[in-house]
Amino acid sequence: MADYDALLVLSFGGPEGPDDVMPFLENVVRGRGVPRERLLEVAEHYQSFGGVSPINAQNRALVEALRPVAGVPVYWGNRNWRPFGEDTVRRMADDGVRKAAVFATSAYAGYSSCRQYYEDIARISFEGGPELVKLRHFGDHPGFVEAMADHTRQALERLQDRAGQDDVRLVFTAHSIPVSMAEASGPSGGLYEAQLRRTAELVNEALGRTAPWDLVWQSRSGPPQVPWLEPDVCDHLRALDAKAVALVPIGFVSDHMEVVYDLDTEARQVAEELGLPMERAATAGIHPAFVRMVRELMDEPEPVPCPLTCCPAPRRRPAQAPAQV
Ligand SMILES: CC1=C(CCC(=O)O)c2cc3nc(cc4[nH]c(cc5[nH]c(cc1n2)c(C)c5CCC(=O)O)c(CCC(=O)O)c4C)C(CCC(=O)O)=C3C
Ligand SMILES: [Fe+2]
Repeated sequence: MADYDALLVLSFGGPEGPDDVMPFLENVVRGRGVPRERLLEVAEHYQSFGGVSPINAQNRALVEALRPVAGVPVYWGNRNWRPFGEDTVRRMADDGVRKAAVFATSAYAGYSSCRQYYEDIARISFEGGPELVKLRHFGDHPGFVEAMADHTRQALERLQDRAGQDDVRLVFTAHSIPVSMAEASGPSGGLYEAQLRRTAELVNEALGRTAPWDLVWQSRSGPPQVPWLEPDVCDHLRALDAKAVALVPIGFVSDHMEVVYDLDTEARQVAEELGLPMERAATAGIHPAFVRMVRELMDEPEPVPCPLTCCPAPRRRPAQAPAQV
């Protein structure tokens, strides 16, 4: 067991009011070649929620849920918005923290989901400050699987007046990423998708289901000429010949903007157009099994960091890609 004297929840961050939206988005996409039009479109998603992402309230709730089980003080910091990780780590140093476990709110391999959190840790660490130890990927952890299985069962119950259990297709979703990023994930490639498939299998097993299911993608970003993982969830719902669907967002740990907008607004609208009964399972959130999982990860032997060759950063693109001719 490692000798942590604190736990740091390291997350994405999100805006907390209309004026935060554009500066937040600029932090997210700095140097990543996301077209301006996409940014303005996503800004509208946030503005339709009063400029407030649900993610910060969810992280505050997770921190509160973790306090009684972590056994050490719990801190929270973000990559893209206040409280910024760098400020939190300075506060940890002032409090005398020497070695903290870092729980990144992202379960899988990949540049955005894993490597970028190592980069954050390197950026916010400083000489004489606390040592920061990133906990492992957890998509296959029984605590995460139990939380997702419970929430899927609840979605199936909400569907029961409209569809028999066996008529409901489970459609698992995760954030799309560029195909090149997916191929480069993990020490020997393809790990992002492989881990997601494994989690979907484990959730099916926990529910005792043997029916066919799908893994599809959502929230595509980037310039249109760059291939991202497909199919998109909305296209999939249109193509799928199902009597009813339960959407299961295993790619995320809380009901943040990608979930409440891209699934509960966009995908919901597609299902309504199709007359397709559909329910979305809640993400892990503060399910007790998920909260307990964090403590169990802290009690494991100190994890070996991912090799530096794993999940490399994508080639940086200019902020405004030159027009195609
Ligand atoms: C794999 C993955 C996760 C899951 C793992 C994890 O959780 O870490 C994730 C989570 C999240 N992504 C989020 C928000 C955004 N992601 C963007 C853009 C991008 N995401 C990417 C990937 C992922 N993203 C990628 C490859 C890009 C392209 C630009 C780049 O290479 O970085 C953009 C820019 C606008 C757009 O184009 O969408 C925004 C605003 C929020 C916060 C939501 C809230 O505020 O509630 C969360 C939790
Ligand atoms: Fe994202």
